[in-house]
Amino acid sequence: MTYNSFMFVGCGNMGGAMLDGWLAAGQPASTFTISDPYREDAPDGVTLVDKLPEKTFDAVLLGIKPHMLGDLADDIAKVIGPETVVFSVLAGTQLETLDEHFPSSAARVRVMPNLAVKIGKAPLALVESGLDEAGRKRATEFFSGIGSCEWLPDESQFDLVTALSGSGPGFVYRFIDALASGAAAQGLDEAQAQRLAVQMVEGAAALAAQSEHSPAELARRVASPGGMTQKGLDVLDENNALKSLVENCLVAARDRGAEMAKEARRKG
Ligand SMILES: NC(=O)C1=CN([C@@H]2O[C@H](COP(=O)(O)OP(=O)(O)OC[C@H]3O[C@@H](n4cnc5c(N)ncnc54)[C@H](OP(=O)(O)O)[C@@H]3O)[C@@H](O)[C@H]2O)C=CC1
Ligand SMILES: O=C(O)[C@@H]1CCC=N1
Repeated sequence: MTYNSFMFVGCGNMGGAMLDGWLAAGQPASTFTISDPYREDAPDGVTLVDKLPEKTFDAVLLGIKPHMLGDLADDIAKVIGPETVVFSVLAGTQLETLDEHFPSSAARVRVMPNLAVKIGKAPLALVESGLDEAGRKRATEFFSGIGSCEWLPDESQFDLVTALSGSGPGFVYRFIDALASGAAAQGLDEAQAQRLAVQMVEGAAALAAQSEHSPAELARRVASPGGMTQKGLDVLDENNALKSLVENCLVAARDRGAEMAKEARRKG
């Protein structure tokens, strides 16, 4: 079960990474059409259109910036028929807003990926309005080509999930950069510090993903009693510094989602 015709409306950083991921996973290029007026080319076999065609698609993925939806929705509705499933990666754009804009579609699905879809390694949070069990299975199969699907029972935690796994790479990249620049400030060659930091995080994350132990336990296992790691962890743990900084970071990102939803409703 798949979507034979899949339209991207907006194919920039996020949409482009998803497309690359599906192509790398073996999805036929002929499945995909892209509408993105600012894109000059498309991968071989993918159709690039300069305006939305007069036909409907099995699936339409909204990959534009959230603030554009209000202005573009009427035009986008042209490619949406009663069989079309609308997928949206728009941060802070609620199902209610999608329902209002695209009432004639078969179903609306919010998907929260991250840029690791390009290598098939993103967590994908999904929540739907209007999908039956078979529709859910079809979506799960299709999106499993670019990551691992986590359906949410409702939308209440979607902004928090967006902060954690959608914005998350941005936070992790900041931490990697801090490791590398900290080491460089202490005298290590800058490029070498960056290579070491990136490779260390890659290996540590891969190990955590395979391990039977929690990240907290893995940290404990790295720290030999009385050794170097513990001294470093003591700095991160003093007054719960890292945990509370990271929680504040997630809350700030999550709460921006609610503000964006309000802005989208005003524009509606
Ligand atoms: N970047 C990320 O890591 C993540 C992003 N998202 C979501 O993905 C969405 C896109 O973000 P991102 O890819 O980063 O942004 P980009 O700006 O890279 O992508 C949006 C694309 O839409 C294009 N566009 C502008 N006008 C139109 C139009 N009328 N019709 C079709 N396409 C148009 C833009 O062109 P131009 O740039 O020239 O305006 C651009 O290529 C957002 O809603 C965001 O919330 C979700 C999870 C993670
Ligand atoms: O920054 C944003 O709003 C989007 C959502 C998750 C990642 N990028």
